[in-house]
Amino acid sequence: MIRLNEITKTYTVGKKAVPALHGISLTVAQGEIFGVIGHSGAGKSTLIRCINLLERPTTGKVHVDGVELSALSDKQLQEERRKIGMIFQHFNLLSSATVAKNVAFPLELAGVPKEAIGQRVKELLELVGLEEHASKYPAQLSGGQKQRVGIARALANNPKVLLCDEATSALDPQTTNSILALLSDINRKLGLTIMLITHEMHVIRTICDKVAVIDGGRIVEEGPVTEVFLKPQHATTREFVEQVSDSQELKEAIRHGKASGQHRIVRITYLGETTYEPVLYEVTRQTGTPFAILQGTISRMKDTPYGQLTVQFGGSEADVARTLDSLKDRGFDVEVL
Ligand SMILES: Nc1ncnc2c1ncn2[C@@H]1O[C@H](COP(=O)(O)OP(=O)(O)OP(=O)(O)O)[C@@H](O)[C@H]1O
Repeated sequence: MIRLNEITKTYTVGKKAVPALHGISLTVAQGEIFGVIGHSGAGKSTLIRCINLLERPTTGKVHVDGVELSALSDKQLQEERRKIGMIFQHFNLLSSATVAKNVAFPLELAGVPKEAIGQRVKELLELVGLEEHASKYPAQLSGGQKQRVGIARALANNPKVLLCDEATSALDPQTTNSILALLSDINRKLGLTIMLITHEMHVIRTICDKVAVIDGGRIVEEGPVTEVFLKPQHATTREFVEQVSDSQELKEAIRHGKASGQHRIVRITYLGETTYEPVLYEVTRQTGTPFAILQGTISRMKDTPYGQLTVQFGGSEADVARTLDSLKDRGFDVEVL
């Protein structure tokens, strides 16, 4: 649905060239929620704005829904942009217009007949749960409600793609979760492809199918969230994963385990429904290996449950080896720390 081919972007500030993107290629499939995560200045905003050509790439090609946007005239581009909705960190609503007027605005621009606009606005406000607030002004709404107006407005012309530029960064954690749930719901109901940028791993973990990590204008790691999250390869990715893990507590547990003279500390990763099964109990009962749990987490990545247990084994070397083999045979990821 979205295909970026070797995108570069260099800004010119006075006589100085400021390179922001260095040859980014990525593909987002239809119906997917794809997240790009990076620190401040990594190039996230530039990248997402290159997709609808709010920012023209210096070189490279942008395809959305099979059309090469980077090859279109301004007039053709205006037409194609209707397929792409966008929401923003600071909502970008018209403060002098009511909620209903804000949502009606892109429909008026697209030349939708007046009679049809009222009905469509009603549908959109119902979709985002704001039907009671149609005649309020943005200043009378909470941040979460403002973003709901932004979402309704972005969906007005039935886009195929929704771009989210740090859409939850100005919201508190609870409101963030309610907006993420709404985006997830819209993705399922409408089959909408969503690309978002964020600096929060929580956002990626909660709703994304795939993630790309951007650092210094380059993608340094990319893949399904389950893989990247559980086996981060790049140092920047590890930093982001640490945002949502108990790594401090874990380090403390490992230090404690090693200090006690035992080095058989192992991290076992569970993915999917096995997360809830008593696997460790079953395996250690067979091999007769005693263990102590140093740390454990059970959570979800989008719809997939996962767990990580850090365990210190006792018993003989041979018993521990048999236990690890048995866990691996059952498909668990086992890492000796
Ligand atoms: N309009 C501009 N003119 C000149 N340089 C720019 C412009 N916009 C961004 N840059 C520079 O391009 C680089 C990438 O910026 P960008 O805003 O894309 O990063 P970001 O990851 O979105 O950061 P943040 O999370 O802080 O918004 C930075 O070095 C930034 O200073």
